[in-house]
Amino acid sequence: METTTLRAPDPARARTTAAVRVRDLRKRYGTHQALDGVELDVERGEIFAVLGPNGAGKTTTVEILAGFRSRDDGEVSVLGQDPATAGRAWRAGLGVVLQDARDLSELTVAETVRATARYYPAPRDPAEVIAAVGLQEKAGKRVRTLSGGQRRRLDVALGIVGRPELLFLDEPTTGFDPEARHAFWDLVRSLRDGGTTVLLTTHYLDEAAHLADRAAVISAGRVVALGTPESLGGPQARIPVVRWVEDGQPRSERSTTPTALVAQLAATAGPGREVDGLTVTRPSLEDVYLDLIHDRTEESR
Ligand SMILES: Nc1ncnc2c1ncn2[C@@H]1O[C@H](COP(=O)(O)OP(=O)(O)OP(=O)(O)O)[C@@H](O)[C@H]1O
Repeated sequence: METTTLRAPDPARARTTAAVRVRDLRKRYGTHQALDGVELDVERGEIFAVLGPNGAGKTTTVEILAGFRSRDDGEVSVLGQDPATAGRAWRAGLGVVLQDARDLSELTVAETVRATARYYPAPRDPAEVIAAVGLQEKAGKRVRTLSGGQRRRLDVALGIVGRPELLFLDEPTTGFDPEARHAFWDLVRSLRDGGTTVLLTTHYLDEAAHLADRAAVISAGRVVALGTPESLGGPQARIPVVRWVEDGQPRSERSTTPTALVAQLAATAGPGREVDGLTVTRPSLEDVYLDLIHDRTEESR
């Protein structure tokens, strides 16, 4: 997949306000409170990841922001307008890649991208977009013959061909092999470097860690953590954990001075003897995330 920077959206449209502003967003499906007061801001020009377990409310949030779903309550501003009432010009500034698979089309990849480009006032060159998502070899092939991962890349091509100021990607790399995922990350970075704001949902913690400037963790319809991937959960969450086995029992201790603790354990074990089962780990984003989700689940019990 090529990683050349795609040209920026029309700079005349760039404003200094946040690209997305959400306050106390609520949505209920029957008796189920899917969104229970979501708050977030996405700054222009950043890649913002929304993380959360199945059913947390990520897709509902994205669909409300993209104007595809109504909300019950709360304030939402996307590119300065309310998605519930914004018109066609507003929509032309958005690129939306949702989870639903598209129809298995008899059109070719190139025909599909060209047809979509015609809906937009200032589209990107379809051939350039096809190359950017790594589908040049497939340009003349019918869409129904593509693999799942290739079809997902076509979805992304259709999402960016209109030169959006703001791109929504709902679980964009599900079904990608590792190489395609890395190439896709390069593509998203190049879009950001070209001035596009990107809001993506993902289940992949490494995707958020590699790609996102900032991330929010949503659990049970609320934002439970927000920040850069390195700072999520706060400094306490990143304190190293020393684990060892003592009298046959697993022991663990969080310590800001793990070297001193290990030295103490070594002294207790005696000269030349190993401390049983000794490991020192600095919690990864995944560990922090699982703690956040777990804490939240415990709270709601
Ligand atoms: N149209 C609907 N009717 C009823 N319930 C719905 C509807 N859409 C979503 N829900 C419920 O609302 C909750 C949030 O769903 P949503 O799809 O937003 O979660 P998600 O975080 O995107 O999950 P996933 O990671 O599985 O895609 C879930 O409990 C889901 O079952």
